[in-house]
Amino acid sequence: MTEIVPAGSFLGRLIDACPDAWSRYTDHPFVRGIADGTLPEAAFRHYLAQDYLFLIHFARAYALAVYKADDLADMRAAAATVNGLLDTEMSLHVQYCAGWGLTEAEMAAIPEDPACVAYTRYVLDRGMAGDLLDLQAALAPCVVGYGVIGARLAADPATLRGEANPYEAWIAMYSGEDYLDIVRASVAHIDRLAEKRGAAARFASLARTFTAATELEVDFWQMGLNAV
Ligand SMILES: Cc1ncc(CO)c(N)n1
Repeated sequence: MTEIVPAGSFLGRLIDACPDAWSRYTDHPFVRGIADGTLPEAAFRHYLAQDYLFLIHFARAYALAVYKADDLADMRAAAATVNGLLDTEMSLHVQYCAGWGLTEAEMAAIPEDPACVAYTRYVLDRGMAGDLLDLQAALAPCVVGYGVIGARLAADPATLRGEANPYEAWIAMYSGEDYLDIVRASVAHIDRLAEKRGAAARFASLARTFTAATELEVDFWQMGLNAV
């Protein structure tokens, strides 16, 4: 598969269960527009303002993963992600928005787009109804997909680099070693969890959750394009 998602990993198997949805997500026209810098700014603005709200709910979902964990290692892994989301990833959004004259309080007050509501509440609902592995299957397209996208854009010679690309900071964040380390750790963590929680016997259900969350990622990119 890729260096980030090794062949034979549990995540690789989930991706193999929905190749069409996965490629519509990771190769979406929105992503191509980020890569070559042609994405209209209005599309990116709407996306990023909604992604700020998305990350708030995503942090709640990882807090739920702390609660659903049954050992300290899993608790610490989820708690570290809560902190990473709240302290690191959200600051990219705040910085971009500050460049457009938006304060963090104004960002928090923007109404949530239905695409953001659908995705985040779906993830939370899978986590509430199921166990930690169900929750991780719903979270995985997000964490891992952005790593796959970031690594591909960084490696692709066609990606527009430097200040000529208004989305340079976004690409740098999701292709940076800090983010890719989080993704690799997450892939390894899901492998261990799959083993521990008997994933083989419930693969169809886990694949349904993973596919549904992947489709909601496609809708999230489309939400950005629909704003123009
Ligand atoms: C919608 C979405 N998916 C994934 C990520 C990566 O964390 C993000 N920031 N937003």
